[in-house]
Amino acid sequence: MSETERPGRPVPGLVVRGVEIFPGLLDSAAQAGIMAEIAAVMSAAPPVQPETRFGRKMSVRMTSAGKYGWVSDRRGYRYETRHPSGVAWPPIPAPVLTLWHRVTGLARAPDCCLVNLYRDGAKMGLHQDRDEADFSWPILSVSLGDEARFRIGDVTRGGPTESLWLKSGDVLAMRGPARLVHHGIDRVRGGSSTMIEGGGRINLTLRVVD
Ligand SMILES: O=C(O)CCC(=O)C(=O)O
Ligand SMILES: [Fe+2]
Repeated sequence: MSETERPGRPVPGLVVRGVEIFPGLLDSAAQAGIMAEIAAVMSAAPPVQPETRFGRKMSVRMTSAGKYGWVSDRRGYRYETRHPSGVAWPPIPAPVLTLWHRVTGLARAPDCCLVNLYRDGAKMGLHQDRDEADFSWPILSVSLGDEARFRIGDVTRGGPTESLWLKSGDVLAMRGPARLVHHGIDRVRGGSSTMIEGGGRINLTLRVVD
């Protein structure tokens, strides 16, 4: 049986520039369950506002769960096995892993769950996720909390882009020919959800790093 025929695997509600979107895949109970686990991750490994190589603070706060976490500082960006404070990253919560296996149909687990916290006008410029060793593994993204305008471009720099609003409970997959599309968050609609204590948006991206 091919991967796409795997029973129980959800069918994308829409596909934008090759990116598979599953609107509302997580109901509010599932969102709350994942959010409680991510709150525990954030207290064990508090989100930090990373600096770029050029000394500019990113507006997003980040932490991770899993074997690897994605970090950025004056030495550049990369995956690390520890939080900048020196503590190991907490394990990826079980319901997040379950979601990965259900949507991707893969037996292999991700080894990084990057947690992005958007508050106070935070956004993320167009970029590719290309610090992983093997681009044949998908990236799965989960949106929680406030709505966000997600922009999707091309595999190459420049070129046309399209955008859509992601809501709490939406899931998307970048895989196959869309694994390396440029993407980013133009803006977050502050106060559009009460899912997150203290407000804002949380995005999880699940990655196979090595
Ligand atoms: O917040 C999002 O929806 C996207 C996050 C993202 O692209 C990333 O962490 O690489
Ligand atoms: Fe990304």
